[in-house]
Amino acid sequence: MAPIILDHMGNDQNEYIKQHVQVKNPYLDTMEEDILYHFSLSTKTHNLPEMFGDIKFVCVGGSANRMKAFAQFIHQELELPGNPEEVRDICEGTDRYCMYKVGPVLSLSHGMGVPSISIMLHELIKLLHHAQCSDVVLIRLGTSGGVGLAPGTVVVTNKAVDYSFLPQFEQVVLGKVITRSTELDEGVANELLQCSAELQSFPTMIGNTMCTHDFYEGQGRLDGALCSFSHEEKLEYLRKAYEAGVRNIEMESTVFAAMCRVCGVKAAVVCVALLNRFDGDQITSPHDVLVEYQQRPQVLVSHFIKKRLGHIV
Ligand SMILES: O=P(O)(O)O[C@H]1O[C@H](CO)[C@@H](O)[C@H]1O
Ligand SMILES: O=c1cc[nH]c(=O)[nH]1
Repeated sequence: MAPIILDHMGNDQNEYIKQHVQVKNPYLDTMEEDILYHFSLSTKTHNLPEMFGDIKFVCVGGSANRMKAFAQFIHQELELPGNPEEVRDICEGTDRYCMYKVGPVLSLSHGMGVPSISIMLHELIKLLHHAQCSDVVLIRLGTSGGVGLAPGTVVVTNKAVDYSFLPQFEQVVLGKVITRSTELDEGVANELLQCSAELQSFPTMIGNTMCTHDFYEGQGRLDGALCSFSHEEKLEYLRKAYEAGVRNIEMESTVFAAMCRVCGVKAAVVCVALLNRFDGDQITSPHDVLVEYQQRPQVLVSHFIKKRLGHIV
């Protein structure tokens, strides 16, 4: 939570220290129009402050259907007027990403992997900046492979780490590697853990999340089209990851954490583990079980949003 700052009259000044979304690009100010190409939105054709200025929570996840379902779910949870079934895809002019606005909540898909979420985040952060949004919390709701966890466990990320278990994201810019820190907001992570304690619906823990650039060999799977290592080597890598505090593996958290951090946006990653990678590689749970697992991060984040909005005390 933000510290309480009092002025010389003893009044709470928090109202005046809003945290705006910062873009870190001096060229943006010089542009007459900014076309958010993959959203099919633009600063000239859309009134972004009017459309998005009241956004306080942005929830993102890989799948378009999941993020539509989350928009409908949060519509019901916040008891907003209108039919949740009729939420409209703001990005319907493109099929790259989908985007739904439900009161102060924006729900967006980002596709799979670092390049896909990174493009989405550039345009999302610019959108939030152009819309003059403040005090926004950005949360990734995802699925993952558990490392030493029972399937269905929800992991709130402590540190997003790379393949060598370091909390960093490497980006190649003009042929050189730039390294950015991937620290997430500790306060938001603790609030989310507190929400799970209140819900008491499914196991939740805080742990490190390893982000890879591939689902198969990159995550040490033996079931891809290619496999260049042994079963024992796979287990040794997973054991090392576990010792480094890694509790789940997915494919977006490092760039997500790095970009949010640079732009002054508080961020969290909440992913359910679909399987325990020490037990296998294939995702064998029945469809209805997987659907329920995917809802767990949504239930947790909905509780968080309702608490922040004062719907739950
Ligand atoms: O469940 P989502 O959000 O798609 O995320 C996870 O699932 C995908 C792989 O199946 C990767 O994108 C990984 O990060
Ligand atoms: O094992 C898994 C499951 C979901 N997503 C991943 O990236 N890995």
